[in-house]
Amino acid sequence: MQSSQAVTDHCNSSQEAEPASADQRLALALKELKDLKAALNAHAIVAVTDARGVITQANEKFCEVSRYSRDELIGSTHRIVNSGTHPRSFFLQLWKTISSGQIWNGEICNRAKDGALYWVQTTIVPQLGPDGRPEQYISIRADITQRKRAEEQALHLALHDALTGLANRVLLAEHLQRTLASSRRSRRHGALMLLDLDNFKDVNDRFGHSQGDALLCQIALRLLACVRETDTVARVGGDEFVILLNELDTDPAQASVHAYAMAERLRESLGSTFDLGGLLVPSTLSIGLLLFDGSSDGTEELMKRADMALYQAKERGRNNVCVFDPTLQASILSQTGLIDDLRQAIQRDEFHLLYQPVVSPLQQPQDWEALIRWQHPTRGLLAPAAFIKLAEESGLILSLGQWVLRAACEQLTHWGRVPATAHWSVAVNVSARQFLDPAFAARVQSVIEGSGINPSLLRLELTESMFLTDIEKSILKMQSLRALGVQFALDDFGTGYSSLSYLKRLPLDQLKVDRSFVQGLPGSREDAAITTTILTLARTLGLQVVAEGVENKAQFDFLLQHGCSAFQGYLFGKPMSAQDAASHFPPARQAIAGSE
Ligand SMILES: Nc1nc2c(ncn2[C@@H]2O[C@@H]3COP(=O)(O)O[C@H]4[C@@H](O)[C@H](n5cnc6c(=O)[nH]c(N)nc65)O[C@@H]4COP(=O)(O)O[C@H]3[C@H]2O)c(=O)[nH]1
Repeated sequence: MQSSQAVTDHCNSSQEAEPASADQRLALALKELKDLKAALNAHAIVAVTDARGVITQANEKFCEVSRYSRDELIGSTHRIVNSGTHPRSFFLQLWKTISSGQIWNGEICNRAKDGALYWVQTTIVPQLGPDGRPEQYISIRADITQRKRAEEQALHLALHDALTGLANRVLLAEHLQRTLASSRRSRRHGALMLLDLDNFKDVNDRFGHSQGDALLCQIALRLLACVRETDTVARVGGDEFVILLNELDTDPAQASVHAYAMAERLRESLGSTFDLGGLLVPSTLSIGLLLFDGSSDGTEELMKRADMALYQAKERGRNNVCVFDPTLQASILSQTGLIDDLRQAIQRDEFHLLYQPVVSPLQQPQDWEALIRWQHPTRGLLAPAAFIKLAEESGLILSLGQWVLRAACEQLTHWGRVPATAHWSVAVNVSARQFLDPAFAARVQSVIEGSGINPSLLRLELTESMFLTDIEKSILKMQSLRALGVQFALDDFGTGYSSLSYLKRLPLDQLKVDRSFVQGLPGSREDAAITTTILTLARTLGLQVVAEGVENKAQFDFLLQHGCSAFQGYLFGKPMSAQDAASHFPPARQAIAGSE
């Protein structure tokens, strides 16, 4: 509620504010107008033009923003600041509005005397004469250049990759749509290329993400240098780039020649090493190439097909270009079918393990490597090469790997019941996806506990690439299992980074020399040097060495001579069933092996 005193005060002040005479009222009104004008001038660009658009008044702000002097502005029309950004129809519409006596509102991009562009939010108010026709126009403009820049930046960010500045997936889809439409009109073919760096993950893992980013930026520049300005280069994923070539040729054969030549140029351009602040990094590229014309299916289908071609290129090994063709589609679809089959195969009990002996210098088995096989209902017996990669990519390796562990531990339990085989241990291959799973150690432990085996008879085979992501975590994981007694082997040694720094830190028991080095023994000087170096290194680190893929006596003799203590290969036995394992090495010999 208002108090009586407050009401009295209000009345008094109202009486004081009321000017005594008309002169005073006029003076007050003029002062208010002056203040308003000053405020307007401080904030806005104000100009007055005559009915023809010739500037008759220009305020200080207009001069300041346009960088023209008042003398230069007065007598000119607004064409003096025309930036050429807007089409003629834009100004025709503007004039149509104001000359009919209506107010026009809108955003205009102008050019200052020094060439810089500036944006103004503009209101043009016609002042009508006694005949109702405009006599002059007052335009009030607010400088919105900063807002416009922010908007442009936001738009740019929404359509471009923040790291490289290349088009992103959204802009690529837009360009692809446009290219398809123009191809429909011109009948010229276009080409879509999906590019994937073969070794990007390694660069990131070995040298860190900032170097990985630097590599991506350099790659973006090289790609841009290869294409025409009208083509599109986009980055659509970590190390995935897309190139869209348009208006190639009406003749499909000619168009594919152009596209293929471009793919080769890209491969060549990326083939030379990248200099990352003194660090010389090589890089190779796999390319999936697809030719299309206006009659082709939608953008999504095109991307899918180019992706299939890329998949095929990567399958063929590094540094390949693969052109999409419909048979490829069939083969990929059959792979997809295989994934579906893989999903059901565990429940249908279609997998089994074979065991390959790892023998001592006296050729007695001391250890068995479990190797998986899939008895596919229609495709027959499949080796791991046909499905392990698919299982990894689809994530099914987690349940498959668990099955392998369980089956291998069951086998250990069987062998443990027979004295002659009770000392046999089993090595199980672990895939990267399995090992990197946070629950890996717990999963292994639960299988060991469930089967009741002696954990020191279980050896897990890991590969070098697994330690590139986070060595500290890997060590902890291995240590927790090693505390139970589980052993670890490093498989395919020599084919990865073979970094001594991590080799020293990992809790390993065994190194397995990759088959590719053993193959060349004893003839190849290089292979001999690598193998003997690994043997010496392992001895220094207190690790056992297993030579893989020993196929003949000369290889065996060489390895034996150089101090190798364990051997695996067809010379001693191919992968075989558990029953065959026991009969292949009958108890009498096993007893000798046990007494070694
Ligand atoms: N030419 C030749 N080959 C020999 C010789 N000795 C052994 N091999 C083959 O070399 C592979 C050795 O296994 P790996 O290097 O661990 O390589 C394995 C391993 O990386 C993977 N793998 C096998 N079983 C499993 C599994 O249960 N889980 C996972 N994650 N991977 C597995 O599949 C790869 C291939 O297995 P397999 O086809 O069984 O092929 C086996 C074996 O049959 C030889 O003297 N000459």
